[in-house]
This record gives sequence, C-alpha cells and structure tokens, in this order.
Amino acid sequence: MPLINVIPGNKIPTAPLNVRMPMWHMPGWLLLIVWTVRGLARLVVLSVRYWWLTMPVGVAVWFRAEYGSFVVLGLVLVITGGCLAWWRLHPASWLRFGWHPIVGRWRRLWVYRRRWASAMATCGLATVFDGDRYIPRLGRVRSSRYGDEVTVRLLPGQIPDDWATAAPRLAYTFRLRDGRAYATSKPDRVTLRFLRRDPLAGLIQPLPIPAMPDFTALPLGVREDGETYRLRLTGSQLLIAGATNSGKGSVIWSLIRALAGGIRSGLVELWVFDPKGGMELAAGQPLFTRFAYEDPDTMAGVLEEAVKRMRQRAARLRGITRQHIATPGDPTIVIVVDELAALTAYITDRKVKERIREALGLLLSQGRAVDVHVIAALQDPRKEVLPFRDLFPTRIGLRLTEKEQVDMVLGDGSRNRGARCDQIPETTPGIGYVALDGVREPVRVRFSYLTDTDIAQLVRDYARPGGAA
Ligand SMILES: Nc1ncnc2c1ncn2[C@@H]1O[C@H](COP(=O)(O)OP(=O)(O)OP(=O)(O)O)[C@@H](O)[C@H]1O
Repeated sequence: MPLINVIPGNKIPTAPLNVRMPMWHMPGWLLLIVWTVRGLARLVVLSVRYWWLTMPVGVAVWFRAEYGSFVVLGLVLVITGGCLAWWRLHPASWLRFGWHPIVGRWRRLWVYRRRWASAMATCGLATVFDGDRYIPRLGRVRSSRYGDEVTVRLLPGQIPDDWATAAPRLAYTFRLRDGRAYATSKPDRVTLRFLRRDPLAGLIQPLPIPAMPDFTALPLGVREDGETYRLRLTGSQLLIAGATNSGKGSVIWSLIRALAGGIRSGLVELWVFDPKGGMELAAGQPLFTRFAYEDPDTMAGVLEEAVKRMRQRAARLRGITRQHIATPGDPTIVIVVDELAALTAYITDRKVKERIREALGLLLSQGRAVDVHVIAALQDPRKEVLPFRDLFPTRIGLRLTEKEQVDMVLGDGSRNRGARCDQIPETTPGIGYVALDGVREPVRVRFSYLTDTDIAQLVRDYARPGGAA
C-alpha cells in the first residue's frame, strides 16, 4: 500500500470484477485458485463488516442443524416477545438502544451503501486522481424517528459548504424529503441530516412559562431535532423577517409568553409598537408598559423616551458595573416593533421619519449593554427598507419570497448552508431558520402558536402590576 498521495476515499474499480489477464503467463487452474481465494477473503471481510446480519443468521443456521426448526422458531418468538415487552415497558430506551440502531444499520446498507457510488458521482462529489476514481467514504448512519444522520469522510479538496450545496440533491437521490450538511468537530468529516418525516409539521403548542425569564435561553419553539429552541437575548437585538402570513406574530407572542413571568413581577417592561394600527398586539395591552399604535409622531415620542431611559441608565451604571441587573425599580426593557418598515420607510413626514431613525439607531447600537433590547418584525428585508440590519446580532428568517432575501436576513452564505426560507411552504406558518451559538449552519425551528384563548389566559395570569398601559 502506498504511503504517499493516499486519497482517503473509496477507489472505484473500472469493472465490478477484474478479469484482465495478467501480462505474464499463468495457467488457468492457478488463476482460478487466485480468484477463489480473493472471493473468499472478500466474503470474510463482508461477513465481519455486517456481523449484525451474518451473526444472527449463522446462529439460526447452527441451531437448526443442532436442535431442529422448532427450536429456532421458539427462539425467534422469545426474542420478538422480549423486544415487544421492552417497547411496552420503556419505549424511550427501546427506541434509543434497540430499534433505532437496527434501523440505522439497515438503512446504511439498503438505502445509502447500495446507491452510494452512483449518488456521489451524479451529485458531483466524486473525484479523479492519477487516473483513478474515488468517492467519499460513507461512515456511520444514525436513525431517529424523523430522519437519518449520515457521517461522511471528506475527500481532499472538499469543504462542508460543497456538501451543503449538494445536500438537497442527495436527499432526492436517496428518495428523501430534505437534506442538509453540517460541519463537525473533526475537520475531515461532515454530517448529513436527511428528513424522512417532518417533526415540525404539526402545530407547536404554547410552551411552559418560566417563573423568571432566563434571558440567555427564552423558550420559543421546537427545533428540527425535537429540542426546545431557546433564544439568547442577553446582549443582543432580534430581527424577525418573513413574508406576509409567515408567522411573525407567533414569534412575537411566543417571546412575550416566555417573558411573562418577568412582566408580572415587574422585572421586565414591554414597550410595544404596532404601526399597523394595533390589530396584532392589542390583545396583550395589560402586559405592556407602553403601547403605541396611532400616529407616527406619538411613536417617535415614545421611542425618544426609551432613548432617554437608556441614557439615564447608562450614566448611572458607568464606572460601577458592566452588567445591568434587573430590579422592579430598574427593569429590563424590551421594545417590540411589529412591522419595522412602517416606522423606518413608509412614513411620509420626513422630520418624524428622521426622529424615528435616530432613536432606533441609538437604541439598537447602545441598548444591548444596558439591558434595553429591540425585537423588530419586518416583511421586506431589502437594504433601503432596513438601514439598521447590521445592528441586529440575532436574526430569524421565516418564509421569504425570494432566495436573495435569505442571505440579506441571515447573513452571507446562509442559504447555501441550508437556510432555505424561500422554500418554506405557505401551509406551514411559524417555521423559520435561526442561527445557534457555535453552530455554523442555520437550524430549522417552528415557533409555538398562541390562539386568542391562550393570549387571553396569558393576559389574565401575567398582567403587569400597575395595570394596563
Ligand atoms: N407558529 C404557527 N403555527 C401554526 N400556525 C401559525 C403559526 N404562526 C402563524 N400561524 C398561522 O398563520 C397565520 C398568519 O400568521 P401571522 O399573522 O403571525 O403572520 P405574520 O407574518 O405576522 O403576517 P403579517 O405580516 O400579515 O402580519 C395566523 O393566522 C395563523 O393561523
């Protein structure tokens, strides 16, 4: 085996069986022996590699020879009964340690291994070196209820982004719904995640309300892997972008719900701006410290008031502490703006527009340090509509109408890395992509949906101490 210029992939032979005659003369019987030995060696390797298949078959054959067919049948029944009992008694551990590993191995062999070489070649992931063709090595396959996680060893010259671009093609090649590639801690591997069933297809019920909101982990929805999606608002500002009816309202309501414990105890103040006339958020008025929805002039005034509060706080804390601790007398201020463009772009009065822009710019750039956060929803993420885009460190991309908008919202290269906001169907509002701390690739999330009854209940249980705004 050569020690230099080794390609860590699988070499594809030019023919399934090499029957070329060697250059030197070899008698036919010797050739037959060589091929037989080679074939046997390959059989042994395969039996060891697929021990989970060959071992039970071998044991069954041996039992049948020793004790007869009935004993084998009895054994099969006992094992099946044991598995059923395990499933009934403790389904979670059965699925994790019993069923899903079996499904993973089977799918590795039947779905992926079988079509691997052709899939790699047709999706542009194979390579040629020194006249030989190589394909990436297929690693482990872990299956879950919703999909498969396939580990792959990269070929030289490949980067995770190549796989991210090819992932949707691969998904269709393996007859699956959706595929995305993720970089791993090892620089020579990527993980492909393929969906068989969408865990986010159903409605996400409102999540439990924390007694005291943790600003580093506000529960807002469910991630594709079934975990709760928690938003980190500490030191951040949040932009929610999505076409009309994409579910921006559900993100805002999920967030208000996550903050409700703090609102009731006076540790959080919500300043809400609903420039669309108060339709979306009016139901939550008893939760809000300020609620502005009428004319732009009033909204500009309230924003300027927020700037004043922010400056006073900054002056008070300067030189004393770098971290503001919320108290009922000095709470965290969360400014919620439904449809930001209505404040920054669609106002005709130039003077008011200027005042709003200035106040928003100050809040966004200086608020983070003193516990003043801005949460803004937006339909159209074009630059001329939103001059402050870069001041939002945290962004959520719901369904968007054009591909180009995805990178505008989530940052350059996000769509290539898997955030396909433009492909979210209209039938699944509340689904979007978010960036998680320490993860390069955007993660798909569905936000919880609060019905009018849930909102009414929330208002009844968590209205702010001083009464309605
Ligand atoms: N998380 C969700 N889960 C299920 N359905 C949702 C969810 N969010 C919203 N919907 C449904 O989609 C509809 C539109 O949602 P919503 O009003 O929040 O969208 P929007 O993006 O705020 O729209 P607009 O920009 O027009 O205000 C809602 O009436 C609701 O039926």
